[in-house]
Order: sequence, then C-alpha cells, then structure tokens
Amino acid sequence: MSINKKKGILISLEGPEGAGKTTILQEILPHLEKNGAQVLTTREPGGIRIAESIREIILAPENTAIDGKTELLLFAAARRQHLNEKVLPALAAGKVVVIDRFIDSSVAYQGYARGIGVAETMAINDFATDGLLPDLTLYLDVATEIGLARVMTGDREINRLDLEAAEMHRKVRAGYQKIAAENPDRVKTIDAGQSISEVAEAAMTAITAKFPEIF
Ligand SMILES: Nc1ncnc2c1ncn2[C@@H]1O[C@H](COP(=O)(O)OP(=O)(O)OP(=O)(O)O)[C@@H](O)[C@H]1O
Ligand SMILES: Cc1cn([C@H]2C[C@H](O)[C@@H](COP(=O)(O)O)O2)c(=O)[nH]c1=O
Repeated sequence: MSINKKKGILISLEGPEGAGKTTILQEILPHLEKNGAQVLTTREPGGIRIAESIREIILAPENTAIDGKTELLLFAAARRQHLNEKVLPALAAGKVVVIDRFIDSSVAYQGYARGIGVAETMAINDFATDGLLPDLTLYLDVATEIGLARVMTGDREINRLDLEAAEMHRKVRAGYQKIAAENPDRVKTIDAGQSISEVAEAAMTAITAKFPEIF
C-alpha cells in the first residue's frame, strides 16, 4: 500500500507518562462516534501483533542494554508495520483514526530526552512513515511529578521507560512543549492536570474546532 494515500483523518494523542491519554481516548470515543463517524482507536508501539511483539522488547524492564539509537529504530520499525497493516487501510477507507502516541513521542523521548537529536529522529521517522503526519495532535500536558504519581498508583504495568530518572521525564515534557510551540497549527496543548471530564471536554473542543463539518 502507498503510505501517502489517505482519505480519512489521523488524530494523535501525546503526552508524558500518566498524562491520561488512554483514559481520555475512552472518554471521547462515544462523542466522536455520535455523528456517525467510523472511528478506529489504536496505540503505539503496538496495535498489531508484530508491533506488540516489538513493544514487549522495547519496554521490558530487564532490557536495560538497549541503547538510545536501537530504541529509536525499534519504535520506528513498529510504527511502519502498524501504519501499513492497520492505520493506512483505515485512513484509505475514510475512517477517523485516533492513535495513542505517534511520531511526536519519538521526538520528545528519543530526540530530546535521550539527546539523539530532533533532525536525526525525524530523518528515521520520515523513512518509516514516508512523511505521514497527524492532521491534529492533542498534547496532554501534565507536571512530571503528577504524571508519574498517577502511573505508580494506577493499575498498569510499570515498564522500562517509566523507570527512567525523573530528570529524563522532565526533558520529555520540555520536548513536547517545544514541539507544541513549533507546530501551533497541528498540535493543541491541553492542561491535563484538570479533572478527567475537563480534559475530555477540552479535547472535544479542539477536535470540533479543527473538523467542524465532522464532529
Ligand atoms: N485528569 C486526570 N486526573 C486524575 N487522574 C487521571 C487523569 N487522567 C488519567 N488519570 C489516571 O491516571 C492513570 C494513568 O492514566 P492513563 O493510563 O490514561 O495515562 P496515559 O497517558 O495513557 O499513560 P501512559 O502513556 O504513561 O501509559 C490512570 O490511573 C488514570 O485513571
Ligand atoms: C511511540 C513511542 C513511545 N515511547 C515511549 C513512551 C512510553 O514510555 C512508552 C509507551 O508506553 P505507553 O504506556 O503506551 O505510553 O514508550 C517512546 O519513547 N517513543 C515512541 O516513539
């Protein structure tokens, strides 16, 4: 399949650990579907069998030997396969695809926080995606300590990246804030320190403002 051809809409949810992406996605899904839009939700890394296998390798707490560039390449490999198998066919069918993490995660985590560099990270990702970018990105911004506390007290498994030093997570957040400042048309920042219902409402407001004819 040609990776550039699309008729649907691609929306990504981004943010540091514990920002609430998964929670908000579930909250807004009924609102997105209300007017008859066909919506596919998925996540990165993962969403299909091969990419979920790559996810296990990347995130296993014992895989501390993975270096930053290997990590970047593994995320990009999972991304390409996920696009080809799941996301692009849905976009070609005219669906609204909402994805929990996409390229901006690589730029924030590997490009900024790991120090690999934004240009280097984008070059690998342009190769993996043939330049596909989301139509809209909702960046859920939350203070590092609040996000990490949510993850540590929540019920999801703790992974290798969660266990990185707080300093790395602070760099992730600063990276996202730069991405948002540099891409104001595509990336909308939402204060994810608010209550779940307030964050969900802000997310729907941003989506409706961008696609008034659909939602
Ligand atoms: N706005 C909020 N206020 C309080 N708690 C929240 C809020 N949003 C999410 N949570 C809680 O924080 C925890 C993490 O939320 P969630 O898994 O949705 O975050 P996430 O961004 O998908 O995390 P990660 O990417 O680190 O997996 C969950 O226990 C969830 O109930
Ligand atoms: C896509 C992508 C993800 N990451 C990191 C971000 C998180 O620490 C994990 C994914 O776990 P989640 O519970 O699904 O949020 O992977 C990254 O560093 N780079 C990426 O491109």
